[in-house]
Amino acid sequence: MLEIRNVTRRFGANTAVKSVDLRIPTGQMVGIIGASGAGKSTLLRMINRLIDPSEGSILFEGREVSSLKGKALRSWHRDCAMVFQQFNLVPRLDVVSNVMHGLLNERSTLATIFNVWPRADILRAIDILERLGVGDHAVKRAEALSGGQQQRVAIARALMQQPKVVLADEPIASLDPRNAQIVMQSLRDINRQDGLTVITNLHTLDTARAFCERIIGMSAGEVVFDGTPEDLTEAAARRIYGADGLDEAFSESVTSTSFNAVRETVAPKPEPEVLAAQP
Ligand SMILES: Nc1ncnc2c1ncn2[C@@H]1O[C@H](COP(=O)(O)OP(=O)(O)OP(=O)(O)O)[C@@H](O)[C@H]1O
Repeated sequence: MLEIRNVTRRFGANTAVKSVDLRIPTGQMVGIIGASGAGKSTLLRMINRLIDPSEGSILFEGREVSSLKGKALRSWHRDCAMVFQQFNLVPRLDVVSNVMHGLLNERSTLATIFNVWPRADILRAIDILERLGVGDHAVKRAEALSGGQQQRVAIARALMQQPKVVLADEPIASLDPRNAQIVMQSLRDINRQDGLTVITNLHTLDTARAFCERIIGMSAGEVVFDGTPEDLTEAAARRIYGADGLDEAFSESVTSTSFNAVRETVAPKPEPEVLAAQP
C-alpha cells in the first residue's frame, strides 16, 4: 500500500499540490489525469522523492518514504522506478548497457565506467528486452531506435532494478498513437503479470480509461476525481479539465477505438491459405 497523507507542495507563492490524500493498494494500475499545470508531475516526483513535500507524508508498506535519507533513500529509489516522457537513455550507448543502468545503485563506479557487467545480469536484461518486444535491438545504440522502442527500453531499465512501484511521467506524450498503444500495453502487462503498482500521468482521458483500473483527476493541485473509468462521466471530466479544457482532454488521445485500429495494423496477418501448392 502506498499512502499519500495530506500532501502539499509549494513553489514560492504557488501551491502546485494541495492537501492530496490517497491510498493506492499494491498492484493497482492508476492513471493521473489533468490539464497542464494541474500538479501531476509534482505529485509523482514527491512519491519518488525527487522533490520533498512542503507538508504531509508519504508511506510505502507502512514506512515513511518522505523522510528517508542516505542508504534507505537509495533503497527506495530502487523500489520505486521512474519512467520519463523523454526516455532519459544514453543515446550513444547500446540498448543492453542502457538497461543495465537500472542497476546503478548496486554497482561499483569502476564497473560502471568500464561498462563491465556480470553475465547473469546481461542475460536478465536481454530477457526483459525480449519480453517487451525489443530484444532484437539489444546491441544497437539507443539513438538508433524509434521513440516507442526507446520508451520500452526505458521500461526495461526500470524493470531491471526489480521495483515494487513504477511511476511513469507522461510516458506516451512524445509518441505517435501506434507507439503510444504499445507502450501503454507494456505498462499494463507488467502491472498484471508482475503485480507491480503502476502510476502513470497522462494528458488525455481516453488513454487512462482504456488502460487504468483507477483514474485520479487533478485540477489546480487538488484531487477532484478518484474512481473507475466507468465513473468518469462528462461532468467529472469538466471538473478535471474545466469547460474550456475538454478539447485538451480528448486531443491526440489514444482511444480504445484507435487502439483497435492500431492493433489491426500491428497484429500479424494470418498466412494466406495455400491451395495451389498441394500435389
Ligand atoms: N521546480 C518548480 N519550480 C517552480 N514551480 C514549479 C516547479 N515545478 C512545477 N512548478 C509549478 O507547479 C505547478 C504544477 O506543475 P506540474 O508540472 O506538477 O503540473 P503537471 O500537471 O504535471 O503539468 P504538465 O502536464 O504540463 O506536465 C505549475 O504551476 C508549475 O509551474
